[in-house]
Amino acid sequence: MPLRDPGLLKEANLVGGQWIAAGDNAIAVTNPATGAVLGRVPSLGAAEAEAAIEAARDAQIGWAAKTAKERSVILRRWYELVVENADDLAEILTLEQGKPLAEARGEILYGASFIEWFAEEARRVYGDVIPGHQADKRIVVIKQPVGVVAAITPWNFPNAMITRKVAPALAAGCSIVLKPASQTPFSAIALAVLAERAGLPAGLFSVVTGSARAIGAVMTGSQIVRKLTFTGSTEIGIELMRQCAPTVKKLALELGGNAPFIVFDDADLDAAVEGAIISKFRNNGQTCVCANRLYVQAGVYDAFAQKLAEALSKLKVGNGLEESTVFGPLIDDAAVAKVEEHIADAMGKGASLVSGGKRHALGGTFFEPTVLTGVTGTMAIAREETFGPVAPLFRFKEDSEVVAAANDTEFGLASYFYTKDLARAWKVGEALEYGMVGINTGLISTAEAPFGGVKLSGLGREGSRYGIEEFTEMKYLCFGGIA
Ligand SMILES: NC(=O)c1ccc[n+]([C@@H]2O[C@H](COP(=O)([O-])OP(=O)(O)OC[C@H]3O[C@@H](n4cnc5c(N)ncnc54)[C@H](O)[C@@H]3O)[C@@H](O)[C@H]2O)c1
Ligand SMILES: O=C[C@H](O)CS(=O)(=O)O
Repeated sequence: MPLRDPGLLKEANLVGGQWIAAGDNAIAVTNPATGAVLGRVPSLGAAEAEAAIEAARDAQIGWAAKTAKERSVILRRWYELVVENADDLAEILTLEQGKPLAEARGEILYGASFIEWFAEEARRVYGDVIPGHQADKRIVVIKQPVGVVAAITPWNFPNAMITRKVAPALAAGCSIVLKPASQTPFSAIALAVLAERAGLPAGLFSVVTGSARAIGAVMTGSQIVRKLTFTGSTEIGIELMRQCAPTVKKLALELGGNAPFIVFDDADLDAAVEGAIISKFRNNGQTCVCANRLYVQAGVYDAFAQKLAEALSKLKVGNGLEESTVFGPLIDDAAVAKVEEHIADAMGKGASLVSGGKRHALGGTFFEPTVLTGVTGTMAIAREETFGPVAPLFRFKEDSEVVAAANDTEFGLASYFYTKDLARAWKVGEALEYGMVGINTGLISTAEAPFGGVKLSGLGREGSRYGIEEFTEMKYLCFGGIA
């Protein structure tokens, strides 16, 4: 359907306050549901990344000098514009990423909530006055913006993963240069269009599409960039961390996951099935906090497997623009190959197929939602992030056994469990080695809460009152001679 505001689908980058149109060697952006080319974005590189960083440095001085209220007012206007244009932004997102329109609109409002939240948090960056250590000394701690920030984001949430970084950076008085995923750049560019309309001063927020390696190398190697915030795979996160070491940047890494989803005998089974569908199959399983391993206690294992398969059989696979679609396409052929590899490996090692298991009749990158039983820890699906619509069910008997199994991974992002026992909820919640724990819910992501993980799932937190602290530096002032 035609956009209400066609100007939001812009085939250009915003670099240091100047729009650069896609040239001859532009990057084609395709619709994963149809393969059709939606448009083209510039294929930029080191020179433009450097220009954006220098413009960010210059613009940040004036921006940090504004009052927190002045920054807050512009962020609030940006939030209002994103909400006012949510339908267009959702359509652009579905066209380039594939998720159903309803989910895309949900992401737009979720992404907007970070702008709203940090428009408020901008005015609550507090310091300290500490009792002096000597009679003539006074100790004060102030918080100042980090300065120029570089951000690199993934394709699976092309709006919210950006606002979750850009909003707190701007709120804290920083400037930011963003390299979005080449698969989904239009959502990022549309956010820049609206930020400009909101009155954000030129140079504060640049979007640079093109060679990830070349742009990333400039971002990580630049002395001007004082923080890198990355959301993506653990493999790339480690590489970027390595590249940042020589300039000792602040780092935020939101990386891969391998979430356990535990159903105890005493769980409300219908609620657990509903939670499993949200947690496992949101964005067609292409979410860092998706349940990747489903552990079901022996007493309810068969009933849960049957209920889950029955519930999935009623949900539609299709083009995200079609009203009743619940599962869109996977992002690309490599994603389909990963899913097929995990299913084949599991079944080759003894797992059983309850439902799905193969490419959907629609062809392309559509895949049938799949349930496997008899899954064990020796299978690849237990150790690797599937990032697709496969629910592997593991059977367990004792609490201690499942906690040990759940923690037996190098990842530590999200985890979930269902029980009615309060003491068990406390004990298991404390024992799980993850940054986030959902208890009797499969959906935990919200601007109010600190999002992030431990171990190979990353560093730092996004959202919540902690999220803005990540974009500040602490300075200690010691006043002497106060006799
Ligand atoms: N923890 C979180 O909040 C979170 C959120 C979303 C996705 N993820 C993770 O991201 C992964 C899927 O996203 P993806 O496939 O886009 O990840 P990816 O790591 O392949 O790419 C992420 C971003 O990094 C860029 N990139 C790739 N190689 C680079 C390099 N050498 N230098 C600089 N930039 C480079 C890409 O262009 C993209 O913009 C999954 O592992 C998922 O778990 C984590
Ligand atoms: O892919 C993981 C993102 O963080 C999505 S969400 O924040 O869980 O919605």
